[in-house]
Amino acid sequence: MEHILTINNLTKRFGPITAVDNLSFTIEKGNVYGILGPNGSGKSTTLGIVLNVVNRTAGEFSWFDGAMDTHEALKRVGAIIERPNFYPYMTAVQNLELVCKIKGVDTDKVDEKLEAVGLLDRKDSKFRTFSLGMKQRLAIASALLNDPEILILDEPTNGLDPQGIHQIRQIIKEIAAQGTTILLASHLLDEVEKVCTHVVILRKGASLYSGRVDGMNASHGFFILESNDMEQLKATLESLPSIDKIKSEGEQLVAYLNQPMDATELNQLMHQKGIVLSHLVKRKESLEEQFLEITNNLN
Ligand SMILES: Nc1ncnc2c1ncn2[C@@H]1O[C@H](COP(=O)(O)OP(=O)(O)OP(=O)(O)O)[C@@H](O)[C@H]1O
Repeated sequence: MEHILTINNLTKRFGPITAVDNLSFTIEKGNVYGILGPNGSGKSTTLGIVLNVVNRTAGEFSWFDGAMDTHEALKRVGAIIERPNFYPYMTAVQNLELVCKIKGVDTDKVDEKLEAVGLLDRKDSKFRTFSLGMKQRLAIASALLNDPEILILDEPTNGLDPQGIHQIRQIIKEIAAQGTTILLASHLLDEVEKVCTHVVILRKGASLYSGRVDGMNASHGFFILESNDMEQLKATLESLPSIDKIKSEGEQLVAYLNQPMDATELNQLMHQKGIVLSHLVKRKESLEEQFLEITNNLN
C-alpha cells in the first residue's frame, strides 16, 4: 500500500493552548479522508503543519513514504487552505494561466481543469462576476493544475448555498473517482458521511476515532428497558456478556450491546431469569448520535 502522508505523534502548542495533541494517522492512496471536528479542534492547524505553513512543536510527518523532502513533496500536492486571491478584473482562464506561470506548470491543462469543475462555459467571464460557489470551484481547478496526487481542502463548502454545496461535493467525488487522493477538513458530519471513505475525528486536537466512515456505524445498537423490579433488571443485564454498558434514563435503563442480539433473544433470557419486562425497544444510534457520543464522552 502506498502511503501518501504519515503523521506520527504530531503536537502543536500555541502558548498554553494545545491545538494538535499527539496526533497520528496515515493517508493511503486513492481514499477520501475527512478530518472532522468542531470549531477549534485543530483541523486547520494540522493541515497547516503538513503543508509547511505552521511549525510543529513535536512529532513527525512524512510525505510519500519519505521518498523526498517536504519541499519537493509539496509540488505533488494541491491545496486550498484559505480563500484564494484571484484577480477580479481578469477572466477565469487568465487567472488560471497566471497560476500556471507562478507554479511553473504548462498552461495546456487550463481548459481540462475548468471542465472538471464545470466552469468551461464561463472561462471568459471575469472573476468578479462569479458566485461564491463558482469562486470556490475555480480555486479547486487552480489546485488541480499540477495534477496533484492529493488534493487538500479546508472546509470546502463553508458559506455556500445548498446548490453550491452539492456541486462542490459532486466535484470532489468525481476527482476522487479519477484516482486523486483527497483530504478535507470539515465540521459537518453530514459532509464527511457523504463524501469521505475514511475519517479522523478530532476533539481538542486529539483523535477520538480514526478509520473507515462505515466503521463508525459498526455499533450493534442498544435496548431501552423497563420492569417492575429495576434493581434485578440492572443486575441481570450487568451479568450478560453481550451488554457493554448500562445507563439510567428516567424510569428506564438503556443497555448498549457489544455483539449482535435481537429483542426476542433478550426477552427470552429475561423471562428465564424470572424478569417480566413492561417495556422493551431495540434501537441503533444514527451516525449523528454516535458522533455526538464520541465527541461528548470526554467532557
Ligand atoms: N496562530 C495561532 N495562535 C494562537 N492560537 C491559535 C493559532 N492558530 C490556531 N490557534 C488555536 O488552536 C486551536 C485549534 O485551531 P484550528 O484553527 O486548528 O481549529 P479548527 O478545527 O480548524 O477550527 P476552525 O474550523 O474554527 O478553524 C484553537 O484553540 C485556536 O484558537
